[in-house]
Amino acid sequence: MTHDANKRGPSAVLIGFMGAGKSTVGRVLADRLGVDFVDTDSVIVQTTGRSIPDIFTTEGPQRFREIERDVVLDVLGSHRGVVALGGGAVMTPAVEAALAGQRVVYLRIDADAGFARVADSDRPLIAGEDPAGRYRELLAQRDETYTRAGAFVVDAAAGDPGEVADAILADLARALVGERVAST
Ligand SMILES: Nc1ncnc2c1ncn2[C@@H]1O[C@H](COP(=O)(O)OP(=O)(O)OP(=O)(O)O)[C@@H](O)[C@H]1O
Ligand SMILES: O=C(O)C1=C[C@@H](O)[C@@H](O)[C@H](O)C1
Ligand SMILES: [Mg+2]
Repeated sequence: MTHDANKRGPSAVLIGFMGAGKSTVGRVLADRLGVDFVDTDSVIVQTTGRSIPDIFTTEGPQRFREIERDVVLDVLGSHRGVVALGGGAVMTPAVEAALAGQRVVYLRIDADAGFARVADSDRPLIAGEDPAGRYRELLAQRDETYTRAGAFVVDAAAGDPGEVADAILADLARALVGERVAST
């Protein structure tokens, strides 16, 4: 999906799988751009007053996706800074549709590197048996959607979070130059 230079929306929206670094890199990117940062997982926690694992356990994954959809659509419609989405948000069709034309950055990570980053964390979708296998399987299921939704694809393991943020900035700058050339 390419982005539409005339469409209003966030400066950048980061998507990708758990551990890609959307939350970590997004904050750095926002600092460098001098804009606010919003992480939709954090908004869900703030607005519900509950942790994400708690919502998954007590309400189930489907209800989590509904809450997530409403939060994401609200943030995309109102926030002009950098947005980090939860790893599964794009799998909701209404979210993918809302991302059309936005500056969407797919932070791509491979299964070994990504799992190593989240193995000791509290991610409900990889809780239980064979978390590494589950991680690999889910990533394989989602890669096509992430790729389709992303106007830019950036290697999430290209360096430390600052270096990944710089790679995103370089892509955004190149696109900006391309837009200016196209409009002259
Ligand atoms: N470029 C990087 N190099 C090394 N470690 C990183 C990098 N980016 C993120 N990390 C680390 O990986 C872990 C996961 O990062 P983060 O929480 O930002 O991922 P996420 O994409 O937001 O995941 P989720 O979809 O679960 O919200 C954190 O411990 C973070 O410090
Ligand atoms: O990849 C996913 O489906 C998820 C990623 C996290 O950001 C959280 O939104 C939650 O743990 C689900
Ligand atoms: Mg995150």
